[in-house]
Amino acid sequence: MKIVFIINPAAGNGRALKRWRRFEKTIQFPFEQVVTTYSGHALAIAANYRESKQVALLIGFGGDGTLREIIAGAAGSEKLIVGSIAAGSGNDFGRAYGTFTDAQAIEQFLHKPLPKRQDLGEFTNGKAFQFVSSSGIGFDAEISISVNRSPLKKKLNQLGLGKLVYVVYVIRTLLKFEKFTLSVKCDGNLVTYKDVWLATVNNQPYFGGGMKISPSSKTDDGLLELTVVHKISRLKLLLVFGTVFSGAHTRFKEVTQMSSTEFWLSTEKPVCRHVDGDDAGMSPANDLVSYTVSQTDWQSIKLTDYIS
Ligand SMILES: Nc1ncnc2c1ncn2[C@@H]1O[C@H](COP(=O)(O)OP(=O)(O)OP(=O)(O)O)[C@@H](O)[C@H]1O
Repeated sequence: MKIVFIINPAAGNGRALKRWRRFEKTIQFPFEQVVTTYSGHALAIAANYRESKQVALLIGFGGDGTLREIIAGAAGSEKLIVGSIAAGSGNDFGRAYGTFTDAQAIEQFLHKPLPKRQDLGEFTNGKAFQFVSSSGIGFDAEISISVNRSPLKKKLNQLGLGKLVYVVYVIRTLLKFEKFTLSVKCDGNLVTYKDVWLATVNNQPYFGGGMKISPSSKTDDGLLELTVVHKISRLKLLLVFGTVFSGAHTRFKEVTQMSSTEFWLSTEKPVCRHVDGDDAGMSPANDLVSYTVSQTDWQSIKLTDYIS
């Protein structure tokens, strides 16, 4: 099996390359390495390996954005397996799919390589966009996009206070966010929600660096989960947000969750959208956007003792 490390030097606030230089010295098996030079490069690199005759393990050395790109490039291939070494700032991918802890863990995998097929989410709005972990609109999207753009993120991460930047933007967004009306079509039923803060579709439980927003999501069950937070005061939303890390927010009546193979969402005005925590433009007003499990799946490492 060919082993390829795909390193995003921009991940982890620019610290990933330094970490990689230390890590590569510990590797005792043959490998290839490619350092990404632009956003979207990891997708192109992974797609190139589709032509390879040999089975290849593509290991993303980065965060959730890097892994989404690699999976988008590798999806559907029988020969490509995707693994990760968490070197980003949020690393929700690792929480759900596991990450290699060190080079020995990769060697153990090579002795007994067990891949596992995983679902891929997809939303279609004229064009199809795939997501590995989640895609959402509203409050959470506005926060994650503001955090990603924030100069404060880099500064606080350098001080080891990365989580604080979320708190700052949660409060800021809480004060200025304008709620919206959302229509959801699911399993033949159409329901309209007023005063909506957010709607997020998940393939795995975590979002935003460890928030367990969709506790019942499973990565390989052929289903997606929709969470809608609506009709809640600013103060109570703050309280609910505090419970997301444990998944206890699902007990609040203002949090509605459902599971299906397909959801159709429509908003009465344009709303901020994220894909796996990255900016995905605005969800347009009055368009029906479908969220489904993609026909294409991908292969991860099977969770066993060799990964955390
Ligand atoms: N050479 C590069 N220069 C600038 N950006 C890059 C480069 N290579 C990749 N990228 C982009 O960097 C972005 C951030 O990467 P990634 O999400 O992996 O790290 P992170 O934001 O630190 O981690 P997380 O998403 O887990 O919080 C990705 O959207 C990717 O497209």
